Amino acid sequence: MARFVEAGKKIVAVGRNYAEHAKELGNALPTEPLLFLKPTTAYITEGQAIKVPITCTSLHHEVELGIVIGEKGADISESDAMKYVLGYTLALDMTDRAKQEELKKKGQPWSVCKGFDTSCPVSSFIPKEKIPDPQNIRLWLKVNEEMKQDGNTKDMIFTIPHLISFISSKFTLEPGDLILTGTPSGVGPVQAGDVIEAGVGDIIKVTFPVEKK
Ligand SMILES: O=C(O)/C=C/C(=O)CC(=O)C(=O)O
Ligand SMILES: [Mg+2]
Repeated sequence: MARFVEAGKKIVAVGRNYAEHAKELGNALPTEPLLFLKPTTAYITEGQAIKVPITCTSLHHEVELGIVIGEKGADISESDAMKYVLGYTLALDMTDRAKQEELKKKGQPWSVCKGFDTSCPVSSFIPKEKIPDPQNIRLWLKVNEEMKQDGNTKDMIFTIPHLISFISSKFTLEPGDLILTGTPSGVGPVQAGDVIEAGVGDIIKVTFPVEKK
């Protein structure tokens, strides 16, 4: 199991960080990073299954580059930000989209649509040196062998150093924390019986089955 999962520190996720994805869900582009948190009980690793929450009517996949933090820091400058990165992971930000729509309409927080058990499948740890330019790497995701998401981290609205700096001005970052950097376009539904495959370039690939809870 990946060290950062065992460390069990916080998961900070960024939303609407790719213009095409913000547009596909009918959202305005953010003027500053939109943050939400997932509990560490959301983690699963390969060999485990994504479980559709009992009341969920539209479970969506979102493939994302995850940043694993290596050092404690608060109020980190953009110029120092990459020193705090230990490495990366491929993460899925599984989302109960129907519930999210309902919560958005009521102006309520996203914890239950984003933080349910198994909502954060991750790959094994990717050492920093394996991704020399994290701001230009392909992210892809297939459902039942059909390509659904095929994006590149160069299209992030807020760069990785900006995200680390912004997040650390709100929450002290600690070793083992994970930042989900947002998803490119192409999100869509999965159901029990489907198989998700996803990858970061040709560096890592993961497979997760989707099952009834
Ligand atoms: O505002 C919405 O309708 C949906 C936003 C998200 O789910 C944000 C993300 O998690 C993302 O962009 O990765
Ligand atoms: Mg997301």
